[in-house]
Amino acid sequence: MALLSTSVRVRVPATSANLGPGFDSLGLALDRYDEVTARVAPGDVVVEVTGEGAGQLPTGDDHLVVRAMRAAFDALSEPLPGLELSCANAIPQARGMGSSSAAIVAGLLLARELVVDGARRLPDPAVLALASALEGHPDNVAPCLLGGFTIAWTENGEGRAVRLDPHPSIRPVVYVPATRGLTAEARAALPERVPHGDAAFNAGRAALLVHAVTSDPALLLTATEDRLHQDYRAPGMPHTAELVATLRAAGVPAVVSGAGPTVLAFVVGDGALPDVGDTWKVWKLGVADAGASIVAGTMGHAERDPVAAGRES
Ligand SMILES: Nc1ncnc2c1ncn2[C@@H]1O[C@H](COP(=O)(O)OP(=O)(O)OP(=O)(O)O)[C@@H](O)[C@H]1O
Ligand SMILES: N[C@@H](CCO)C(=O)O
Repeated sequence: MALLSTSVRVRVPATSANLGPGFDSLGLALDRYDEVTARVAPGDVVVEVTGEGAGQLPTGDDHLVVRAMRAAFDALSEPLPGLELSCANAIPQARGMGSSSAAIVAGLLLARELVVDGARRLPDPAVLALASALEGHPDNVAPCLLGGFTIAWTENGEGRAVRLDPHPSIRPVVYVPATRGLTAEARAALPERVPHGDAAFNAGRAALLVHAVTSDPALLLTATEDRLHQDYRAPGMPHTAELVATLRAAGVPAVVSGAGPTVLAFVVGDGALPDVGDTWKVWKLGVADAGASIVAGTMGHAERDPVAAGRES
């Protein structure tokens, strides 16, 4: 049994995946955060949730942060200790803002920090690969870990990613509905096969989107066009599809955020947004440059370096 820290706190950002044509690959970190504190304690695992999901999320072994912690302890060949977990959540669940990836990344980083054994410390690429495996795809966990704008892919079964800086004039805005939508259900709406022309269309738009996000935001409206997932999912989220169409008709680059039903719009500079009524919470968020970070621990490190920021994993 390795020596354990007694308490660690991690801060993990919301994320938006796909960004239109970059299905399962492109993602953006948003400056809205969950904060999770883990304390090693005798007895079972006990979870307290405040904020988003309070009274709804599980409070024991089946909580997603705990499941991720168990996966990391397994990877280190260590038993999961008794734990008190406090989750202060600001990321709404099942809305397309990367809540599950944030929970997974939080769990993996908490476990990594709790095990005080430098020789066996999980390296950053292993954390990304494990997080991608738990989530099923790497496009949300990558920006959650690395911050900024990420391109993620799977190679030999392992999630990999590179981080890029988005253009400073880009300001993400999310329109969050009251209704929830599970990623698993949205993925079930996708066809097994797509026309070759649509695949070629998306390849071009996704490549253009990397240029638009990093260097030329004027191209964002064209670069965010998609033919691989949004139309197939529209019948399951008609209000989302309608809002995306309304914003795009007004010249605002708008897409389904992740698997929805939240809508992500890109405002460039002082660009204005049309009034869309009061059924949506409208959050003007910055890009989270740094990604997940350890904000406190028993080792006395008050504010440590962001995890893996700026590196390839
Ligand atoms: N902070 C959390 N704590 C515990 N479980 C969570 C947390 N966030 C998400 N989950 C689990 O993940 C589920 C939502 O995951 P899902 O992938 O469907 O949505 P999302 O991650 O919010 O959206 P997207 O992947 O489209 O960005 C919740 O119903 C819950 O079971
Ligand atoms: N790429 C994923 C993101 C949501 O987890 C999807 O659209 O299903």
